[in-house]
Amino acid sequence: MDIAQLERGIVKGDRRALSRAITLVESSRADHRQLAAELVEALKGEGGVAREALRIGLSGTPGVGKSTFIEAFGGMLTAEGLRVAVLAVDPSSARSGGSILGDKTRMDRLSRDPNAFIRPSPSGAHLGGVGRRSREAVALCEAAGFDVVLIETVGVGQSETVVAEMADLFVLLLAPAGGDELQGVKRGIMEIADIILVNKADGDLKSAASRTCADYSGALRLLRKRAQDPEGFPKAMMVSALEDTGMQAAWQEMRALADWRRAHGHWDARRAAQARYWFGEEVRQGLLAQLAAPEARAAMEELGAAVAEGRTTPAIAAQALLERIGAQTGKRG
Ligand SMILES: Nc1nc2c(ncn2[C@@H]2O[C@H](COP(=O)(O)OP(=O)(O)OP(=O)(O)O)[C@@H](O)[C@H]2O)c(=O)[nH]1
Repeated sequence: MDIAQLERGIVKGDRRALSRAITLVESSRADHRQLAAELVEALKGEGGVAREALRIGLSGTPGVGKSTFIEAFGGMLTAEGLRVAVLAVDPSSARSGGSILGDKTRMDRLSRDPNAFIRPSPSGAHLGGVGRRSREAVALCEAAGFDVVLIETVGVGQSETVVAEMADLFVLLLAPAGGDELQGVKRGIMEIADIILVNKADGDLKSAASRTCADYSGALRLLRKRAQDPEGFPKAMMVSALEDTGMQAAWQEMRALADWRRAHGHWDARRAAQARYWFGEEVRQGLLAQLAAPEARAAMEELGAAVAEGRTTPAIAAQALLERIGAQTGKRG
């Protein structure tokens, strides 16, 4: 594998090089991980200046219309001459052979658009692994000169938090609710959302969408004001991905928010905090990997038995284990 060649290809915008590089960062082989880390490092700040895309996290429960939305929204952006990458983060990998976007026919037009690049979720990994790989894939797309990187995740479990840690903006897609209930959207997700888009605001669903939008606007007003938000944010809006309405308005709000954050220092601060988060995550993943090594597993077994038989205590045994695998314990640190 020639890293320098891959690097040149990516910077030139060669899609095949980008695809191959993403495959490399998705690999869990130790030698691949090393090469991937080198590649991402090499691409960081080509010529001293890092290319920067607008990274938009997009979440929504199955059936809310994510694919339809991305098709309409992404198509609008490419029609404006922007280059758009779509990545998925799906730790459960339960659907369509292990990836949200595996079935590309769901984004038929966009997948054939020369200004768009669609990449399914890496399959068969736990959330920690998927998060890291996706973050590196985002960095590769940025280096390849995409203007917008959409990071899609299905609205279950913890994946929103992971996506929020790699996105500049977070958009939550909702469907019109039947009654006045707030669809059981967890408070934590409301708190990371910058823009809520109530989709399917068309036909018979229009008035329900309008009520849902008003409910969420009210709920968002009750949330604590965040320093990184200008007046009026976070906000709820209506769109119809099917009828392709509200897309321009949604894009305008996203850009307004991004511009404001750039102008007020929040953009850089957020990216810096995210870099710090991923550093911590790498350390945690590295320690977990050490625990999975055969010697560590054997020590775990041995010390576990000693604890079970009452020959030592859990705390003392844990210290002994950490010392054996060379991790810094509080005592030595
Ligand atoms: N009326 C209406 N239907 C929509 C709209 N957007 C999507 N749908 C329909 O909702 C269904 C689900 O849309 P998808 O785009 O596949 O939804 P998804 O969120 O990607 O679904 P998952 O793959 O299950 O996560 C399809 O039947 C769409 O045609 C919309 O704006 N209005």
